[in-house]
Amino acid sequence: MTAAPLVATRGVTVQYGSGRRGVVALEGIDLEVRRGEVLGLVGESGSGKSTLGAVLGGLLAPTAGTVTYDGAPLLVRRGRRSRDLARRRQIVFQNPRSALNPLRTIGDSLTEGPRLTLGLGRDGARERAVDALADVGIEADALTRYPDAFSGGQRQRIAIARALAMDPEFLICDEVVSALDLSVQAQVLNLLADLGRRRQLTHVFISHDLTVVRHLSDRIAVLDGGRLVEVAGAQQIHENPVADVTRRLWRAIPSAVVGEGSRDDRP
Ligand SMILES: Nc1ncnc2c1ncn2[C@@H]1O[C@H](COP(=O)(O)OP(=O)(O)OP(=O)(O)O)[C@@H](O)[C@H]1O
Repeated sequence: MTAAPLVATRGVTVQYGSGRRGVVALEGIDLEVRRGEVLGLVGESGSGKSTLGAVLGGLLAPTAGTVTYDGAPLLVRRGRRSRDLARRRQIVFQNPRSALNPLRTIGDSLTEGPRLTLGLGRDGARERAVDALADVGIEADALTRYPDAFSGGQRQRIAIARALAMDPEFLICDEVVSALDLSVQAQVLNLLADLGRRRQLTHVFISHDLTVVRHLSDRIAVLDGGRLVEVAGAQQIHENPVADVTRRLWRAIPSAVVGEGSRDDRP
């Protein structure tokens, strides 16, 4: 990992709606995502995690502030650079049921991006899809099947494979294990850790669950009410959390799930 940021936000504010009904979802966010790191993004419900994920992924323009990707402004809507950026960053969302179109085969879903965005031919796109499926431990015969044929955990792997088929350098995972059983969560987390190392991904991993985030992250950023209240190494966040909300998030985790030590050593 090098210290150079791949993505950086300066004074990012996002307001949904306007006037009295407007909601300020993010306020004055200065954050750097370093090349090659796994940055965990945690916070309570409504703290702005998904909104920040969408901003970092270029899906949402901030109301104020700037986002740079590799040193240049992130939100470029047209032209070759925008297509290139769309390949380089991929977002995987929470719900494995709705992430994949139930009416399309896995093959259609996985080859669409490589064909339309990367301009690959049928065979090239298929090869990408097969490689990506292999990376997440799914056989190539999945290509002719529909999402219904797969379990929640398998579907989430396939959604990750769809992102990988674009050969991204930056991956944002937004609550990707929250809807899965605990044992399946562990499998998907191990898979993500392994993929991150093998593909040298820069990875923003969003979750409300600090144990899950700590398992995967090099550093952890904590949001509270749309503000960034703490950014530190994963170990430090575990052993010496500073912000009240970080302590609250640790306390919210049942001791049986914490794994190491007892709940008593939680701050
Ligand atoms: N499209 C939208 N229109 C209006 N308000 C929104 C919209 N999306 C999010 N919000 C509001 O912005 C704030 C931040 O929401 P966001 O989904 O980013 O938080 P979050 O931390 O990801 O929450 P959760 O963990 O519950 O998904 C919340 O108050 C939410 O109600």
